[in-house]
Amino acid sequence: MFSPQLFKNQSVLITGGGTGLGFGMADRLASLGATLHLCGRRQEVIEQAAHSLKEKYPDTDIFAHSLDIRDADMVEALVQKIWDEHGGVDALINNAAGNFICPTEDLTINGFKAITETVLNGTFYVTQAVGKRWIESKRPGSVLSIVVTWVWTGSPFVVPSAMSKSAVDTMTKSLAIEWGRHGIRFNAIAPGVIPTEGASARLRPVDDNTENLVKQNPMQRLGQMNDLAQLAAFLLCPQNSWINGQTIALDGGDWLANGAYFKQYFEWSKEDWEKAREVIKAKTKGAK
Ligand SMILES: CCCCCCCCC/C=C/C(=O)SCCNC(=O)CCNC(=O)[C@H](O)C(C)(C)COP(=O)(O)OP(=O)(O)OC[C@H]1O[C@@H](n2cnc3c(N)ncnc32)[C@H](O)[C@@H]1OP(=O)(O)O
Ligand SMILES: NC(=O)C1=CN([C@@H]2O[C@H](COP(=O)(O)OP(=O)(O)OC[C@H]3O[C@@H](n4cnc5c(N)ncnc54)[C@H](OP(=O)(O)O)[C@@H]3O)[C@@H](O)[C@H]2O)C=CC1
Repeated sequence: MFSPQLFKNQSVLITGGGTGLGFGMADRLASLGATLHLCGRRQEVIEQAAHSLKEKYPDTDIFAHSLDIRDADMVEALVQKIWDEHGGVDALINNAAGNFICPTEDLTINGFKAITETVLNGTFYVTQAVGKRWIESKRPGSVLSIVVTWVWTGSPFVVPSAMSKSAVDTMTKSLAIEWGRHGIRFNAIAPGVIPTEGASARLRPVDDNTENLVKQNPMQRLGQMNDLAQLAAFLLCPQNSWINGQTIALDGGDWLANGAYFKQYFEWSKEDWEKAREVIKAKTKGAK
């Protein structure tokens, strides 16, 4: 579908690029010749990801950076370093996120902040740090943000994520208008369920419900990494320079047919929620 050197001379920063969907998009962009900057909090995870892509695509430059996007000073310092040492980037994928299911009445303020400060604040910090350098140097750029279909439906049991992803969707539209005159494009993809370790551990901790999810999907399947990687490459490639301000659902039509996720959790008792919380926290601790 794409010419193999489509992203030659293009450099892309991918937040959360060491795992799951971020890594899937990194793999595809590296296969198309892009230089990549991957970042995430866990140094060894991000380094391992960069190393494995470098082995697969030896002609490609791939750099790993440890970064917590909730820390605005750290974001600024890393983006400056990428500009000073590598000449900056041409595109940004806002992919990093945090999430877990929890009845909203039981959320602590720290739980709320763990998610909103990552998804909303962190996404803004990175976008602004990159965008202002593009504007300053009159360099065109492209930002792709990974949101979720609950920007249209809302979603029970993941309210901090739903609120924050809606904000990212709104940022996409707003900056598409404000920064279009600088040659900077903003688009977003709203995927349905594409199974990853990180999302499954925190959103489907005790029963993955896969059979029902497949059955209810109009296309009778879940998403695959390649579905997302293809669309990301399409939206980012400089030839598509008139696509701006769009959020595209990538879910086989699921949200049109079924609306919000997680309705099965209305059946859960207090004990079910306690068990889920324990399982999620244990899995998160294991990943740290
Ligand atoms: C079916 C269809 C599918 C359909 C699914 C299809 C749609 C999928 C959409 C996907 C969206 C995603 O974003 S999926 C992305 C999933 N990946 C991730 O989340 C990776 C990153 N996540 C993380 O690191 C952690 O989960 C996270 C908690 C967010 C941040 O970690 P931190 O170390 O910063 O935070 P911690 O110190 O551990 O915790 C901070 C506070 O949060 C609370 N907390 C943590 N886990 C909690 C829990 N389970 N329940 C209540 N509260 C919790 C803690 O008790 C703390 O509060 P106090 O006790 O008060 O101090
Ligand atoms: N999988 C799915 O079905 C769907 C996923 N999405 C979205 O796709 C994106 C990727 O999710 P997925 O791949 O499933 O899950 P992952 O858990 O694999 O990805 C989340 C990534 O974000 C990084 N991250 C988390 N917090 C921070 C932080 N504070 N600073 C820097 N990096 C951080 C994590 O690395 P580290 O922990 O090392 O920091 C990790 O690499 C998210 O935006 C999610 O909302 C949307 C719809 C469906």
